[in-house]
Amino acid sequence: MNAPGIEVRNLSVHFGQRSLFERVSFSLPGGQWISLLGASGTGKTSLLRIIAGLASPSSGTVTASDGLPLAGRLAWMGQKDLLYPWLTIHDNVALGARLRGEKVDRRRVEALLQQVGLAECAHRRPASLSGGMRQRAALARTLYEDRPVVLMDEPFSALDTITRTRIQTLAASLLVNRTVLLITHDPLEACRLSHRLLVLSPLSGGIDDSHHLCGLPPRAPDDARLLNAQAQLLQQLVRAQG
Ligand SMILES: Nc1ncnc2c1ncn2[C@@H]1O[C@H](COP(=O)(O)OP(=O)(O)OP(=O)(O)O)[C@@H](O)[C@H]1O
Repeated sequence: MNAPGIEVRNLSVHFGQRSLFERVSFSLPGGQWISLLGASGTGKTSLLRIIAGLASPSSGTVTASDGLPLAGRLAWMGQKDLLYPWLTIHDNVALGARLRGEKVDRRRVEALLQQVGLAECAHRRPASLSGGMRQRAALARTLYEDRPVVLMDEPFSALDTITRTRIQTLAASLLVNRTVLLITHDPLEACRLSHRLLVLSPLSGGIDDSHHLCGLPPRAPDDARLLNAQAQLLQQLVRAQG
């Protein structure tokens, strides 16, 4: 998959008199996983929504590195699984195709459910699944869309530690070579999964990308370098809050 990078240039967002951030610029390399961190209220979701084209900035631009429009090349996965309770898991995975009036590729749905470990659950409704299973179904739905750019807003935050670690590993393998921007409050998750980190902070003039991660993701949970990176990131986040 040829996933484009994303160029964010001089982005400013104001809500009335209040400035959320001013002239923020950064680049997301194509095919890499980037995590976006920062204190609550610094504007991470607002930034993600602007990149997704769901909101407009006060000024500035978001473009794809290949010069083509980003619209139609993005998938979104949020904290809530947003599964339709009256549809089966199979039909939820194919929801995008159904809403667009396209023919559903049933084989592809089945293959994805197999990959996320839900092959046996295809005909069940979301209410009969655990939170971790529902998030895996949401991941399968995101993958069904097969978009080169995936924006994720704290998709794993409500899961218990073990389930979260498993689904992180699964997502890392299934989203390889896509351009992924993940909002997370979890330094360990960010350091495990990312090629690069971005910290949104008014104190650093917008974005701080100074944190360097060794090796390639996904990093093993018991990798000493991962634990060291996590500790450094935690300190950086504390400093960023002032
Ligand atoms: N449409 C809007 N109109 C006015 N204010 C808004 C709007 N959208 C967001 N805000 C405000 O902008 C600020 C940043 O919100 P945002 O959700 O982007 O932050 P965040 O960094 O994602 O926070 P969290 O980590 O808590 O999810 C908040 O104070 C929020 O109330």
